[in-house]
Amino acid sequence: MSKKAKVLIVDDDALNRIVLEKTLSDEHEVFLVKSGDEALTFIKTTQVDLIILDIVMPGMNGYEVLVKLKEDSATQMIPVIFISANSSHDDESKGLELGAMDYITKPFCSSIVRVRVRNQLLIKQKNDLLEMLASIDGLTEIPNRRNLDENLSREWRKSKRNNTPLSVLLMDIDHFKRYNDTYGHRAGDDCLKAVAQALAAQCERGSDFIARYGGEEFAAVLPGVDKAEATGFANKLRNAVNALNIAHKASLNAEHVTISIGVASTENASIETEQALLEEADLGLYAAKEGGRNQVVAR
Ligand SMILES: Nc1nc2c(ncn2[C@@H]2O[C@H](COP(=O)(O)OP(=O)(O)OP(=O)(O)O)[C@@H](O)[C@H]2O)c(=O)[nH]1
Repeated sequence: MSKKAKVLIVDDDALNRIVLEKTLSDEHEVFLVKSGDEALTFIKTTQVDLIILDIVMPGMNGYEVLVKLKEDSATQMIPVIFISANSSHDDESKGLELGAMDYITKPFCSSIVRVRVRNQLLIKQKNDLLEMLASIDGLTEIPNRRNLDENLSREWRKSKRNNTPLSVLLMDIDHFKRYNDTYGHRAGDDCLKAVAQALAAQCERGSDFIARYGGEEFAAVLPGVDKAEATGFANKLRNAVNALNIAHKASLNAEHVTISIGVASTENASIETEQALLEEADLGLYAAKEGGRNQVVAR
């Protein structure tokens, strides 16, 4: 059975809240709050799939709440349905122009509310799926470069704001051209998949993030991790690939598939941008290749 969607109802009128809850709680998990402020606080800790928002409320009105939701990248994708006694075309068009997905006027018909909510949740589900597909690498099924860039930007800002360390790893399969040339491109694809899955399986902390960086390269973003710890983790990843023991008879440095890894950390004071962090990790990777491969070089 699929999980119930979470619907937040924001209305200062107790009776409306009760009727809406009764209308929707058979199909969805429903949460009730009385004001815009309460709604904004609530969604900081609970991820909701849809918000039903009254317009005229004491304190912040529904329009103001919607503007705040749209300003925040964490909440801007949550669909909002306005529900209001304001039934003029001007009110409705203002609500829709601000980004609401639908507008229901009070007094409302429960069966119509139910269907409109269901429709918006269906659209949200499809959008979530598209978003997920656009951020996963089709071959290896781990996050792709676009996802990595977004994650790194977010973690870079967080690291600057909170003054916490951030480390990045760049990894590359050694002599992979020779692997393809020896075993064929299809086997090369299988090797990439196995390496990607082995790397992803090492991420025990929820904040560690591993992505396919492109071709036979992978990258990791490690928030709150300093250079020494990142180097330890990089060696754990390197060992995990060694442990796969995928035969590579054409390799010039081992009899099985190996990876080289460059590590860079914000502890290095000369690194002033997220791009510089990646470039520094790339220099480490280059040094690891030069040093004989199947090794980690931290910068
Ligand atoms: N099978 C397969 N091969 C890929 C894919 N993406 C990139 N490659 C191959 O990866 C190889 C990378 O080769 P190079 O950049 O020369 O590096 P390398 O042979 O790994 O040598 P070093 O990095 O110096 O150890 C190329 O032959 C690419 O064709 C892919 O999705 N599937």
